Amino acid sequence: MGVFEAQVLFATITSLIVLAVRRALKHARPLTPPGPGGLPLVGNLFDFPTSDPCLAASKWRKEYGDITYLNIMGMGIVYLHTAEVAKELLVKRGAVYSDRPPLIMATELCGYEPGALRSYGDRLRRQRALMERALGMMTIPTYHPLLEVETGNLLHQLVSSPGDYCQHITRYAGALSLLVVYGHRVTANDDEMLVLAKDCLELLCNEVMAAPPKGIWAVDVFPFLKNIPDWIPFASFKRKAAKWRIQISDFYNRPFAEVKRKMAESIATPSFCSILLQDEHGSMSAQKEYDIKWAANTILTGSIDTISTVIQHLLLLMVLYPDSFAKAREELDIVVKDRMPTFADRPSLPNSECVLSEILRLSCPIPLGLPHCLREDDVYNKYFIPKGTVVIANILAMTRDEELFPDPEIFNPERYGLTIDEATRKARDPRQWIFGFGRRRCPGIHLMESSVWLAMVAIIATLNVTKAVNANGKVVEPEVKFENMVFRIPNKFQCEIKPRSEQHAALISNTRLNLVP
Ligand code: HEM
Repeated sequence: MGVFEAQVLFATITSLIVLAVRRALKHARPLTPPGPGGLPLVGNLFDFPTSDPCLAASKWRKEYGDITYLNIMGMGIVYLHTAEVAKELLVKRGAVYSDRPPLIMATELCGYEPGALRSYGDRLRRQRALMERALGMMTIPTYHPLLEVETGNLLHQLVSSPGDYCQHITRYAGALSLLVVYGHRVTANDDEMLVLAKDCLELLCNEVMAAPPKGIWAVDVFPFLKNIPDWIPFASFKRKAAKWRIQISDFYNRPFAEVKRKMAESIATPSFCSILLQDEHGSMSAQKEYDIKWAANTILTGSIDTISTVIQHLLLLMVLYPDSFAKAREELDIVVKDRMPTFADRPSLPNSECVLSEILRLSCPIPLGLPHCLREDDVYNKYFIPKGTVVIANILAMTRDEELFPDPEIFNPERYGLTIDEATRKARDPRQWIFGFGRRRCPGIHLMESSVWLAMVAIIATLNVTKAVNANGKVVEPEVKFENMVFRIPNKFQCEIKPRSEQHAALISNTRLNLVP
């Protein structure tokens, strides 16, 4: 038999086997939710795009309805595209749907073990209780003075070097959490702890835990692979993990060690870590220290890119929709006149609430949430969802629901305006989706509400953010791109940032001088 005939025979036999196995599986397996049919063995591996995971999710929603099932090499992945299904499964059936998938690459191989990646159990409950102490609604007012200082710094920096606005915003978000969590004061954009956190977050979001398929490592699907020797050619993931482990260890150990050193020298600024460490009066158990260290790192990780995403969207939307900010600005001019807005002004600024809600909706900082995982088999409607299935809430789709939000991609704060009835306004509140669902819902909501609100009203009150004009006097349209695989943070776009007037410029520099401790 010639080579060609042998190949044809081989291909025919293989196809027959595949068909037979598929048919057998189809009859043997209970009905899973609808989704694209995959290839043998690899399943839907090639259905996932390598960039913009939200695009694929939105296509599946159109094709398969409220819920989509895919599998990668046998591991089930379910997308929930509507708030109704997400509430039914993630909230009402929270006892089954609140685990995280076991990310062996991230946790065991790279040594990254924050609360946000933990299964739902005692350790997570302990860490969430600690976070509640730092982030609960009653604690947030103690951070108001700090938020005012950092907002003053942010305005000053935006005016001093507007071209570096992305760095200034990252610094603002990072400085807040480094001070709240570790008592570490950031005084420059290249602050050592800030750079450490920023670089590590980039590594985690775009490599170690990127959205599928990039962030699903073979070892996550076939855990026995963690034991193969590092040197064999196929084990490049182990060599990468060994390198990343060092950077990740610095990320959670260094700021914590710094607090302990400062406490030993009695020079620590009060912070989440120092207060909890002090509570133990020197008799700290290893478990308690572990919990504090990881709860601290989880807060830092959770806050930087989310807060940055919202503030970068604010600038983008000011550029694209200047008229939609007019009402909020007029109201600010009347209420705060020639000073900076403060938290005491908030009840008198209803139009700024409409703007904030619409920015939160459009920015949708974590568009596919964080993955949940099923602890037991479950049945939803007629569909079987096996234990261990990864569940992804398509939050972006919920914030773009055309029935609730006509022209959903348009920025329109009037959706929440004073003429809208209370029930509709409530139904449209993006906070019910963008922070996730059930027992894993984001614990940082109150810090976000205060920090983003203050930064937003201070920016609207004092700055003009407009389209850039090039050397030929031509207006440059901002190029809007999203490349981060977890956060919907816009890539840097061109814009002009200037104080609204000489008086506003003076207000910004005076505020900063008065506030800097
Ligand atoms: C606009 C800002 C923010 C948004 C949109 C946001 C969104 C989310 C989402 C979608 C989740 C996943 C929830 C789930 O699994 O169902 C989450 C988890 C989390 N967020 Fe946020 N977040 C924001 C700000 C913050 C801030 C400021 C902090 C800390 C100060 C924070 C800390 C956390 C933590 C610790 C978790 C993990 C909770 C767990 O796994 O149990 N977030 N967040």
